[in-house]
Amino acid sequence: MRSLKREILASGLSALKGNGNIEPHTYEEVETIANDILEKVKCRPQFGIICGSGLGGLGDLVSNKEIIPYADIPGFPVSTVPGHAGKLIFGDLEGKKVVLMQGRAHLYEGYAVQRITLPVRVMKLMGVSVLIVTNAAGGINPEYSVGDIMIIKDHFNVPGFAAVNPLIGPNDERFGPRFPAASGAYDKEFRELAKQKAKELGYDAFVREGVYTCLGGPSYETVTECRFLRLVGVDSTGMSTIPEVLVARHCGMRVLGLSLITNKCIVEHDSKAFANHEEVLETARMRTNHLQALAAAIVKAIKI
Ligand SMILES: O=P(O)(O)O[C@@H]1C[C@H](O)[C@@H](CO)O1
Ligand code: HPA
Repeated sequence: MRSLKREILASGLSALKGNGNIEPHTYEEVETIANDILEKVKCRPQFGIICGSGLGGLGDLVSNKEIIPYADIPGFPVSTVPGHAGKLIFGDLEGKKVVLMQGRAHLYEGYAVQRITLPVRVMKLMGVSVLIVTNAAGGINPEYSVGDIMIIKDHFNVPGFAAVNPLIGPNDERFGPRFPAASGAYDKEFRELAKQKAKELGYDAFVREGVYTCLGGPSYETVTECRFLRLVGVDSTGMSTIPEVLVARHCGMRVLGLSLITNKCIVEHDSKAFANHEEVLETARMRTNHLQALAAAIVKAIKI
């Protein structure tokens, strides 16, 4: 066991090992990481929550907190971006046992896609069956306003067009099937529940349902890219989430996704406006209370 831990640490810089083939962490390695974490905390989580840019305030909702920094977990990718604290928080939320990721790692930070999704498999082997993913995103849909919350109903996997998919590489059936379906990834029942809770909270005016995409980042989209995304039916665009959702669905988790529209995408060539991370974090600060209330109401209502 001890040497396995050393190997996980040694492979910590990349999921790509020396022979050029893609070798994600093995089932045994993921199991070792999960068991190692569970030895450190009392909580046995059923819900996983991933917080997007500036949305780590969701962690304030958790009581009886037990906190582990990502840097203390072998193999975990460490977040390097403002608005991503890099802490794993265990505890109680609305009577449910949760593990919350305060921040995530992204492709543009230089991590392999298999590595940024490792935490999802670790969650699965810790007992998590429901994953709530959140992100900050630019509004592509012209009817969206800054501050809207979009319940994700589907995604458009742009990195997948270039064979960037976390499920590439050897498949271990203990995680899931070689060829998983990606349609229906965003649980219909959870989406209905989210809409119902939004209505009860009086959030109808700024809660939407739509299609999310991610590009690789870190540059924001060009005008032509935004126009293209609009044409194919995308409503919001970001730099994360899809790899996590693919891995979660592969291992049988049920998924709810929420995008906070932090900025409007630029669709005019001569526009003087520019997307920027300060605006993203500012909008996240403005909407954090609403997002917290919605997420808490949804967790409370989900029965597992
Ligand atoms: O982690 P998320 O997807 O919420 O972060 C978005 C995408 C980039 O990391 C950043 C750009 O402002 O926010
Ligand atoms: N584009 C990509 N990612 C983002 C954006 C955006 O406009 N806003 C927040 N994350």
